[in-house]
Amino acid sequence: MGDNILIATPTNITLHTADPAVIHDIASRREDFPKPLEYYSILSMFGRNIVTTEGAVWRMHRKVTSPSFNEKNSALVFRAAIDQAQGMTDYWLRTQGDGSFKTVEHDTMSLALNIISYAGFGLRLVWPGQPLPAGSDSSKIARYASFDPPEGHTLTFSESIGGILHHLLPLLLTPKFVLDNLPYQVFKEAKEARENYNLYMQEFLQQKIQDVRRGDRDIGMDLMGSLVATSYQDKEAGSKAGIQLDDSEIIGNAFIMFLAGHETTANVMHFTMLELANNPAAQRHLQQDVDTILGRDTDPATWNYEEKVGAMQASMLGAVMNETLRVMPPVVEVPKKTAKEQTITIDGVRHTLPANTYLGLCVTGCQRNPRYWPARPSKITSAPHDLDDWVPERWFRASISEDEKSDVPETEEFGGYAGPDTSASMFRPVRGSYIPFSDGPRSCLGRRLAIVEVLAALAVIFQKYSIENAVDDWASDEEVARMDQGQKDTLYKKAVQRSRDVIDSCEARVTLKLHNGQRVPLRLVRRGEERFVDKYDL
Ligand code: HEM
Repeated sequence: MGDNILIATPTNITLHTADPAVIHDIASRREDFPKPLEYYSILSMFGRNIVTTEGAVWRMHRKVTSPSFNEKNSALVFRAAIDQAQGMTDYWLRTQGDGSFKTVEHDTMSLALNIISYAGFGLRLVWPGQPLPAGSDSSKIARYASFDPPEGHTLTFSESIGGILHHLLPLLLTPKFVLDNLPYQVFKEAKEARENYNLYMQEFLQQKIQDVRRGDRDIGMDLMGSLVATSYQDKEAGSKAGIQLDDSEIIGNAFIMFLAGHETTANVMHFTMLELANNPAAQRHLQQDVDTILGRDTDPATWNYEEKVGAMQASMLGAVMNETLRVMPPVVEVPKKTAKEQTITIDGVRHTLPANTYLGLCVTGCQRNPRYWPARPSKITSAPHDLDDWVPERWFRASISEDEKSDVPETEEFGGYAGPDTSASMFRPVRGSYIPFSDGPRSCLGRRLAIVEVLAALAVIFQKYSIENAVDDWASDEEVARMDQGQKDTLYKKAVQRSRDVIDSCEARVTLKLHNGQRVPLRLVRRGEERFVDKYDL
């Protein structure tokens, strides 16, 4: 039907676009095409924030939060991701025994939550069985890292955030009075998560106000500290010109940073691991690159962010991350609207959009658009192109045109990381055709953190281990041990097909992920002890 689809109904008009030029134009004209804030009400649950505001209010939120998103803090995220990925692999080895684990989605969520909690808020969360790092602030650990709810709470901090994410839709769609009073289990859980999280955040805010008054700063980004400092110092100095967020806006921004910095990044790690298990050749290529760039026997604690991150991003580590963001972007459509009549140009022809037209920038559509992405016939299906398949090797193909490729994002004046999202030495997509982090001034503030986090976590996991699909549902370890290569290949193909079917069932509910208890069982094996991915190939 083409790259631009206009749906006109008696009540509204919506333009869905997978056209890179149109996407880039709309995303760049922030004031002409604001966000439809009514779509974002769920994200204001705890207070207005950087994601759910527009105009001058948004600028104020962006101004307070963006200074923390700098390269010094990216280095801190790199360290935290290494530490946490080691905690996660140790945890998998302990819990899987000789079998498999089915918790990769849950565990990548914990991994991402632990990283943003530490780098963003100074809260050091650990894996069951992982020792607390020396010098951790014990009072904070007790409240936020505890595996049992602390006094005054019925859920742990992780459970309360997890509960909110899990019940986002009931929390959005059900009026508070109904949700709080009807005896359904799902409502009870949603209410419990909301109340616990709110209480944690109120306590955290009060603690931060005291810290700021004493002049204490937390490690790294200290997002809550920065929000409190700008607001309270201004308030106390009686400044009228300064930035004044109220308490609910401070808590609202903290919520958004936990949410945005958590589920999106976790989904990318989750799907990347599933795809690496399905694509043994890519997994082996990735491990070779890790060996070359970081060394097979080095201690990840010694990896230096500034020295290594560029090469990591230009290697198969960067390619697998980019490819997951292309085929399985956590945010599948970025909504915008016209506040008043606007003109756009499609293939050289000008068109007028009336006021209140809704616009959907189709992330999946433009990222799989054969007009803008070089493609080869699919090896997996009978499709003439491989753009629906996860093929990380495409990031090593030549760019379409030097003139058209995307440049650095145009976000400098709004703070945050100003470099490109993909390595300059790789395939550079046409501007507007690769927008997992959106585009223009309202693009993702945390994209550099997300990229660094995924690169570091994958490097830690695949330096020492391989990930295979579990085959326990069809054959025992003894039976596999007796199989020849042909039988093993047939068995593994079955497991890959199951994984692909499960991945295909993913749905976008806030972010794109598996639902309804769907999961793919995996097995973590030490390198050299693989049963399938060392030989098997497509
Ligand atoms: C792979 C991971 C991530 C993806 C795919 C992603 C994607 C996006 C997208 C598509 C938007 C625009 C949303 C819209 O217009 O409705 C956005 C905005 C945002 N993201 Fe991310 N994000 C990721 C990670 C993060 C992280 C780690 C953080 C922070 C710790 C973060 C913080 C934000 C913020 C604050 C905004 C709002 C920016 C503004 O409106 O000024 N994101 N992100």
